[in-house]
Amino acid sequence: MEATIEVTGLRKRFGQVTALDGMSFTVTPGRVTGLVGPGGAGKSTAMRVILGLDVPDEGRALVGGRPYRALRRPLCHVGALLDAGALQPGRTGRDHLLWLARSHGLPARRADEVIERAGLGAKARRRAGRYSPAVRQRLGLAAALIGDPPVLLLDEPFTGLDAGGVAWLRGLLRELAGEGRAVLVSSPLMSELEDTAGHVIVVGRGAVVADAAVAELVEAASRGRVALRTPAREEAMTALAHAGATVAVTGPDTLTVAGLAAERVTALLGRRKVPFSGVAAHRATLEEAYMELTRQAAQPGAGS
Ligand SMILES: Nc1ncnc2c1ncn2[C@@H]1O[C@H](COP(=O)(O)OP(=O)(O)OP(=O)(O)O)[C@@H](O)[C@H]1O
Repeated sequence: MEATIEVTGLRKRFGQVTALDGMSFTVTPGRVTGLVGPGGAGKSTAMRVILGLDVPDEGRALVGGRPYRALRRPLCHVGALLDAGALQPGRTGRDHLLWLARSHGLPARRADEVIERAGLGAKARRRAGRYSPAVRQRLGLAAALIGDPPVLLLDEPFTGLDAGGVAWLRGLLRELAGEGRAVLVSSPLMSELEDTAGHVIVVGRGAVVADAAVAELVEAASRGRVALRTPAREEAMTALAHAGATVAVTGPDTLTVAGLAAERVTALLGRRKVPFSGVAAHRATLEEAYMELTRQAAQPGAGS
């Protein structure tokens, strides 16, 4: 099966709420794709539609060229982590995985293989009702991997993990993509996906705001901005704002200037005798790129 997810023109309303407003994107194999957006942007609904759990009012979602509901042995095509809380409390994690394996005609050894891969260890033999959120998350990942699927959909998989767990999961996601799988990971925080996702789909109000390589987003957010270091921050801000620049404070003696080229910034400050010790091209962080995109999307009329 082809390792792709294709979402085309999805629309979904829940009463008065528009959860999906014409969302379209494609997830390709061999890389981690982030699905990022603020709470309520439609990330979970999009994932639920892809998995056939919600029916869209319009549009369609295909996994490997087929609707999810048309897949036989779906766990062998798509692994999903949606709600890691949905477990039978009296059953051990390993029993849960054995049951999943059996339901798909998979050998019992798959349960032990994914226990190993998800780093569950001895905890897999304890009752799931006693699991911490982090262990539940690992069991959810193990379940997603049981059918060795070429496509993975993980809804906020970093939730509940400590710093060590986050680092471990980032490594695992990169590994899974490196094996040629299509890996879609949702998150409300761009920072969680830094160094993990090569590509991000930014969503806001049920639609795609940006769909680009991480490097491109950072590049676009950096363009035309100047980082300035000055001991006279207030004076510099006044002079630059007078000249029409937009100035943001980034530290006790640092500013980011938009709307004026570096040469004009130095000339202007020189003329006004405002001291400064450095002017350089500003390098945006991925978080800044994201904030800018979601700010634009939140403005009335944006994107229409
Ligand atoms: N079953 C439902 N019934 C009513 N409203 C719903 C339902 N599912 C989602 N919504 C609404 O649809 C919108 C999109 O929700 P969704 O959960 O897809 O967003 P999200 O981007 O995943 O956000 P979060 O990170 O908070 O989960 C929200 O306004 C939400 O309240």
